[in-house]
Amino acid sequence: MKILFVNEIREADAYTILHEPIDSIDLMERASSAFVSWFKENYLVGNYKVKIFCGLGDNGGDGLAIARMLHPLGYDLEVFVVKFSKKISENFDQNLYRLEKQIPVKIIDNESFIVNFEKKDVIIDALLGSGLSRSLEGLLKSVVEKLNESEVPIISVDIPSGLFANKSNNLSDTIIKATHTVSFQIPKLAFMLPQNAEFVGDWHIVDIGLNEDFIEKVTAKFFYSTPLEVEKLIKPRKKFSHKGTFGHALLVSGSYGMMGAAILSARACMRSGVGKLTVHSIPSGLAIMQMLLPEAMYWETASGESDLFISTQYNIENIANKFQAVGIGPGLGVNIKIKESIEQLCELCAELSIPMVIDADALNNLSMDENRESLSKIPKNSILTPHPKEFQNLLNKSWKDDYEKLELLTQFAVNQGVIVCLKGANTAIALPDGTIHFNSSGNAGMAKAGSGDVLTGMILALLAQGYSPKEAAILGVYQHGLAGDKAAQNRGMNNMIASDIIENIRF
Ligand SMILES: NC(=O)C1=CN([C@@H]2O[C@H](COP(=O)(O)OP(=O)(O)OC[C@H]3O[C@@H](n4cnc5c(N)ncnc54)[C@H](OP(=O)(O)O)[C@@H]3O)[C@@H](O)[C@H]2O)[C@@H](O)CC1
Ligand SMILES: Nc1ncnc2c1ncn2[C@@H]1O[C@H](COP(=O)(O)OP(=O)(O)O)[C@@H](O)[C@H]1O
Ligand SMILES: [K+]
Repeated sequence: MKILFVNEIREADAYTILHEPIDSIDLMERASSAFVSWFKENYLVGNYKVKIFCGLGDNGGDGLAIARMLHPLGYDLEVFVVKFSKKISENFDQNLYRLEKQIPVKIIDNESFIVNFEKKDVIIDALLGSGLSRSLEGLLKSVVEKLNESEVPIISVDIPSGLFANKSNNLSDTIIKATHTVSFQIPKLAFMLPQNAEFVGDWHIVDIGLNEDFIEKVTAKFFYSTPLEVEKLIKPRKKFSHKGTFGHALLVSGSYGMMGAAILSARACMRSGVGKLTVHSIPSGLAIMQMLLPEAMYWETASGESDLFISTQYNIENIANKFQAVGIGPGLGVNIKIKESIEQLCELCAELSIPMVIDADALNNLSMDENRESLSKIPKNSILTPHPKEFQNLLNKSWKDDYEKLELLTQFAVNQGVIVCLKGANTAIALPDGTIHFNSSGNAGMAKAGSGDVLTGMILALLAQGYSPKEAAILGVYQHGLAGDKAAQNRGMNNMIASDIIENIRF
């Protein structure tokens, strides 16, 4: 699903009105009705007193139309219009006229207004939408402050009032802190970013029938991977297939005291459809791996230092025509000799065009040099799976806000010619073509040691099966989050562990 910028959403709006038998006021009617359908399911009539706060633009118009639709359903309603300007939109004006025939509207036109909130209240925020042009001040600011202090749930129409849809707010800005945001058809970039979580709350998309041809034609930079889109990527297992059909993966992982990472990664790999898996790790890991995961084969490192992961065994004979994909990183440790092993494997994979997924300590090793020269060893189209700290290490710098982080992420993926999965809630997958795909699955129960190791194994399995790096990244990240969601359902977010994610992998 495309994430469009405000000007593009406005164009989609205009295009729909021009090319379909629908007026602007009726499109607003559709949007409001879609909001009402969501609202009546989630805030049952009779249980709540609804206070709707409307601005003077089309977002305010939505608020008035929503009020008109909720009233006949039996909701206990109070409608406030905040007169912060002389300018009103036509749709607002028309909806005010329609509503006032039905119920009275209260005007807030100065900062000394008083609204008393009760426990049963729910606020609908229709003050400002995507037309926000500057930070809130004066009357609007003080209304938003009062709503935020009310301690009752706030449901924002389209976007929390005061939040910019596709650029950063100032830290001092006053913005509605919504419990839920019900947005029209197209998710906003702001919803994907950690810095806005406290304002957006849980967000939901409702369809309002904007013209699909128009949306199809827009060249988007940002995407939100919906379950339907991602599930289409899954390749069915053919009846006459055999283990060779599904590839042989090489996982380079683990060291003394960190064999757990290798086991999590290896088990996740085997649970994600791969034909065969070989784990390359230290000699003392052999017994552990063979006991805990008998399905995997084991290839010992042969350096004198048996506790450190140091391998000098990479050569064409060992790798070519044997492995279809290589995963490297979980639990390797950081050390100059480990780095050399990693570089050697990277160079060989580049030469042999074997796809790679590179994670954790492999990334930390490759970030070791002051000038980051090791990064040039990473084969083109590799998948890198850093968490934010590892990404900072790769860049050797930080960012001032999440928008700058996205810019740096795009630049890195384009300049290095790699795929970067920047992990976290809504993992951002940056492709070498300059696009970013946000993931839609996963939960905070996954914020625990070992979750990332599981992801590496899953992506490795997909690469070995012949999924393209783009497909492997998008599908792997999504299925990992989905397994995490099922684990959270079964065990609870506090109680689940990374192994529970593996037990719930199913696709
Ligand atoms: N296609 C769709 O998705 C559909 C969208 N629809 C709805 O339309 C909404 C967008 O409507 P909108 O363009 O009228 O914008 P909205 O935010 O209501 O008001 C803008 C006004 O506020 C003013 N203003 C701005 N910032 C200000 C500030 N800080 N302080 C004071 N004033 C400020 C601004 O003034 P100006 O910047 O010109 O000075 C302008 O007058 C959208 O979010 C959705 O709810 C649906 O109805 C139908 C389909
Ligand atoms: N709040 C969250 N919501 C959704 N997913 C999360 C959240 N926190 C972490 N995750 C996921 O869990 C994984 C954690 O990976 P990582 O930080 O590398 O852990 P580790 O290295 O300990 O295995 C990532 O895939 C990340 O997207
Ligand atoms: K709003």
